Amino acid sequence: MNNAGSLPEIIAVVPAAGIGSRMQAQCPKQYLTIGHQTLIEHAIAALLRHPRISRVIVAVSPQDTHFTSLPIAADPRIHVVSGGAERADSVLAGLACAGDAAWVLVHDAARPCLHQDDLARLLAITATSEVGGILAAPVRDTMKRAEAGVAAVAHTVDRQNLWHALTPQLFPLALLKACLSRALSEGATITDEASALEYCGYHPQLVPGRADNIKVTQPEDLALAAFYLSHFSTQEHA
Ligand SMILES: Nc1ccn([C@@H]2O[C@H](COP(=O)(O)OP(=O)(O)OP(=O)(O)O)[C@@H](O)[C@H]2O)c(=O)n1
Ligand SMILES: C[C@](O)(CO)[C@H](O)COP(=O)(O)O
Repeated sequence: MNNAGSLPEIIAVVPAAGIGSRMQAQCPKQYLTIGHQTLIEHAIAALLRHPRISRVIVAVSPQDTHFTSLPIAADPRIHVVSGGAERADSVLAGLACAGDAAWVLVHDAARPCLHQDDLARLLAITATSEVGGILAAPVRDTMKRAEAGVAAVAHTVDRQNLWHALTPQLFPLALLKACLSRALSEGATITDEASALEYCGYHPQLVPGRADNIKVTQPEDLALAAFYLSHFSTQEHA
């Protein structure tokens, strides 16, 4: 199935140049496996399953020796670039190779559990939004704030209207490039693409997403992601 030209094609950027230090694994966490595929292969495959995603630009570490040996690396829709010191630098490196696409989607290599319904719901905002948006999940736990370096509760944070930012995040390519470049040049702390737009005064849309779209970050997350993937219906693995 292809996009049939009915809606603007979308370029995806997958930041995959991290070392996964919190995972404490023998290799960068994006190359840990669930079933017969690495986390990054699960993440990319979920993107390529959607007909509007025409290309995937993967930003890997300049020292990466894993990606090119993966079967998915042979897919002609995939292009590899060198990532940077921080996630935002890797994303910017990917954007530099996105050509003149109208829209760009950014998805963490460490999020293997992206559901097609969530992806479709996010992509639909290109018809109504000029700013873009992100998949996000409402906070469900009571949230506590601590003073720096003190393992004690300072106060409870109101969780009303509090969301977990997930990925994919979807923005007009020109807008994201401009906001990310400005934010980084002005020394802003940017941990996701939306925060670069917020820094420049924009308000990206929040698209409610599944809480099982987790980022594999700590050792216990791998088994949880494997459990979630084992419960995806067959069409998710087509
Ligand atoms: N310089 C970096 C740092 C991170 N990432 C990517 O950004 C995503 C989310 O980042 P995170 O979960 O923090 O991954 P790591 O930085 O690898 O993890 P850690 O902080 O535990 O080292 C991951 O796919 C990671 O590979 C990247 O492309 N370039
Ligand atoms: C982009 C992200 O996954 C949204 O929650 C998150 O900000 C990545 O943060 P990390 O520190 O790079 O894990």
